Amino acid sequence: MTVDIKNLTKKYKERTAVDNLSLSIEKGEFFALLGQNAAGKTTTIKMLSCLSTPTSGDALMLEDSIVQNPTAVKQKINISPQETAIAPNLSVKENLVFIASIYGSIKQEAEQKAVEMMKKFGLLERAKNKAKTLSGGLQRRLSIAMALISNPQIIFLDEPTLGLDVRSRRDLWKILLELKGKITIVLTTHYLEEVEALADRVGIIHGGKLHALGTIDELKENTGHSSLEDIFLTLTEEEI
Ligand SMILES: Nc1ncnc2c1ncn2[C@@H]1O[C@H](COP(=O)(O)OP(=O)(O)OP(=O)(O)O)[C@@H](O)[C@H]1O
Repeated sequence: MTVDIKNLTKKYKERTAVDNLSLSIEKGEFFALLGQNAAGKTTTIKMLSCLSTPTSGDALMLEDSIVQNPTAVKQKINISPQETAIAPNLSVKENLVFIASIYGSIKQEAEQKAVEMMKKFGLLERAKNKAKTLSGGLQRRLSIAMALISNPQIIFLDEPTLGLDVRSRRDLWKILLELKGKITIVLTTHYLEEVEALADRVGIIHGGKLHALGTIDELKENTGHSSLEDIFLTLTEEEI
């Protein structure tokens, strides 16, 4: 098991953002955590990537606990957060070199890795441009490239296509599909079509609680609904 989440809970005063979440993710799986605004997706991802401490519960990342051994966990994972992680006044290449250096690469190696990433992510032409001059789609690509440059075994992508236009979203999907199977990916989204296009398995989260877990086919079978949209709407229905 690559990710093993056990009764993970986060409370902010009286509000429970994540409520007793338990689920496991296999090596190389592309897992989507699907939920509407305020469902608890970002809070979950922040705990799993050791940016926030759980109120209770735990998660093992390749056997290391996020509570007991966050330093070991941080060496195996990386995150492309919702709020942009890039330095706006550094160039595309400088951003990548900076992160590679933080993760221990010497200058020449960091430069080499940066070029490799820029090639992979179609950013080579923009190498010298300040990151703040890139479009939203390219900034998000850079953020993902920065998360991958440390060679993590697990990557967390928090709403990677939020606010992107249709073409930028499709371009990013292509990149993510190329990563599929090579690394364990945990992505959060509220876009149903994103889950259908990318994910091996999905967890539907609502009010901090996991409401369903499985492949889209399994969810259809279990709920008797023929579309993910119907499944989602039924499982996240509020009492009026
Ligand atoms: N630092 C915080 N202090 C207090 N409440 C918080 C904090 N962070 C999140 N919350 C609350 O926890 C709940 C879950 O928020 P979270 O950001 O995890 O949701 P989300 O599913 O990522 O939503 P979105 O799609 O809008 O990003 C929300 O009710 C939110 O207001």
